[in-house]
Amino acid sequence: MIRLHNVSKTYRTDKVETLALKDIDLHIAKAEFVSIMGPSGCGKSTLLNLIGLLDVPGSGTIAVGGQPVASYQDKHVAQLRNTTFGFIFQSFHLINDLRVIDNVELPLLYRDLPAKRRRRMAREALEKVGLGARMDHYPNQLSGGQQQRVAIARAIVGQPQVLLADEPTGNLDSQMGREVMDILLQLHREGTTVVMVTHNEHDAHLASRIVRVFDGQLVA
Ligand SMILES: Nc1ncnc2c1ncn2[C@@H]1O[C@H](COP(=O)(O)OP(=O)(O)OP(=O)(O)O)[C@@H](O)[C@H]1O
Repeated sequence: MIRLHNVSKTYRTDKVETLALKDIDLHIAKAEFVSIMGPSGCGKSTLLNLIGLLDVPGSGTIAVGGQPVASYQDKHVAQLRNTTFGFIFQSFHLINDLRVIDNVELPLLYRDLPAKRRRRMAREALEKVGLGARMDHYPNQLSGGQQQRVAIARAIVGQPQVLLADEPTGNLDSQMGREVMDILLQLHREGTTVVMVTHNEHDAHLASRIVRVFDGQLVA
């Protein structure tokens, strides 16, 4: 489904060059649940951003569904990203001035869908994460765990094949973290491919495979 071949990434600022990833070979199969682990600064978020086409490698190739991403025009990369991936972040990234339902509907605004259909899809995504009764609340009226569930609803509303989660339980206590992991596991059981960066060994072992990164390289 997603294949990285010989991928390296260097960040350059005026004075400093950081080799964030070096010669990464990684295949993520359809319907896998992969955890990415490793010490702070080893390149996990960089790897997740490359997998999700949020960034481009310095060298090497990334292919989605067998097609090298570099062969697409920019607008088609954006389209591929929006239809293939849903993103979840440690700090939720919800818009506090928008109601929960409007936050969830946001990714659909870029698609040519009737308003009623968009609203129905957003409602169904919220029901799926157990927040059907909270649609008209604002994010800051919800607990951290509930806010992350809204973020998951926003990530799945466009029915992506792949869910990318960057430390999704990092800001949550253990009970709320468990609720979020239960939802990710349920989505995986239903056929969604999940790639999750985590520092939590327990969460990582809920996945079908753990990929370990050290100093920008994969370790066996
Ligand atoms: N935009 C950037 N500009 C310059 N350097 C960067 C940038 N983003 C990341 N880096 C550097 O690249 C390396 C890898 O960073 P990355 O965020 O991928 O690590 P990480 O494993 O996700 O870390 P953490 O667990 O602390 O979130 C680090 O040395 C970081 O300082």
